[in-house]
Amino acid sequence: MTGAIIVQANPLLETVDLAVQCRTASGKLDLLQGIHLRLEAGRVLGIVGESGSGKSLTCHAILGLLHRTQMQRSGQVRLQGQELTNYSERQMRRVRGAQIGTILQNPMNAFMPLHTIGTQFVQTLRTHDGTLSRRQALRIAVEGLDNMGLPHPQRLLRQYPFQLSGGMLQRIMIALSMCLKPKLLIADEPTTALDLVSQLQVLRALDRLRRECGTAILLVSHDLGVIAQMADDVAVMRHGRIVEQGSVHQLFDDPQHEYTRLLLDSRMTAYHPLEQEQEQEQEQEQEQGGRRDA
Ligand SMILES: Nc1ncnc2c1ncn2[C@@H]1O[C@H](COP(=O)(O)OP(=O)(O)OP(=O)(O)O)[C@@H](O)[C@H]1O
Repeated sequence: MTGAIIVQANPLLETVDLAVQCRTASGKLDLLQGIHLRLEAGRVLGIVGESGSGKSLTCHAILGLLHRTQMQRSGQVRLQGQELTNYSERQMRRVRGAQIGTILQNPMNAFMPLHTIGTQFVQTLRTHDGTLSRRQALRIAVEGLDNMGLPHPQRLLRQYPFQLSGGMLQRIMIALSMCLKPKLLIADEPTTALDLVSQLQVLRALDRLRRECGTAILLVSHDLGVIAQMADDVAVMRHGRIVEQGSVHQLFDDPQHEYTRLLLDSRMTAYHPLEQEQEQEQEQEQEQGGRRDA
């Protein structure tokens, strides 16, 4: 037996030489170039990089959600071997509903403010499966929220988005995804706007979605702690390109690219306001103690 590398013929998601150009008054501007990504079912691919490096744009290019007149996409995006770049907007809408789920940074944007959570949950379930009655969809919604460990599902379904916290809305979105069982979930900074406890709950929920439904997750985060905890593989982006890609262990233990090393170092020396505040308080106490002793 030789040490041959087995590469699956059709990964769940594959982008080949994906690129995005922006049309400006002075010509075309490259925003994304040469994006090659592979993601298998049930795995998590993290995308990290500084602000403006092209993480969100990569997600939008995959989802076919770029501004039509301003942006031009080239390259390939394949979902289970289907070439999505050939799809019409109507076909893409169906793919986004049934096969690709999305969770974005601000969950408030994912819900319509004037409808209750229940109305929106039921509507989405029924759009997905036209045979469901309202009553059946409601039962699935209650089970979905309960299954996600969300308290008082019946009451939650009667509430409006503004009555719930960001963490709660994010977990409701994931509960909905669990009912829809998308093949791929694109989660763009899903925990950024949340407090630490909600962050943990959301990450646990995503992990369950991956384990129990086999959903592959493309996880964008600027938080390397989140990526280390969740991802199997990582792509590091800078200036619209992938500078390094590999398994999470390889990337964290033995980064090859200077920029990846810089990102990891900046994490070690990151500014933590809370810690800084505590240090200042301790210093003040020590100073005061010193003066009293003198
Ligand atoms: N609609 C647009 N028109 C012109 N340029 C855009 C547009 N959207 C994004 N860009 C540019 O594309 C680049 C990548 O942006 P993108 O939002 O993907 O970055 P990001 O890595 O997700 O950053 P952040 O972490 O801050 O969200 C940036 O230089 C941004 O200014």
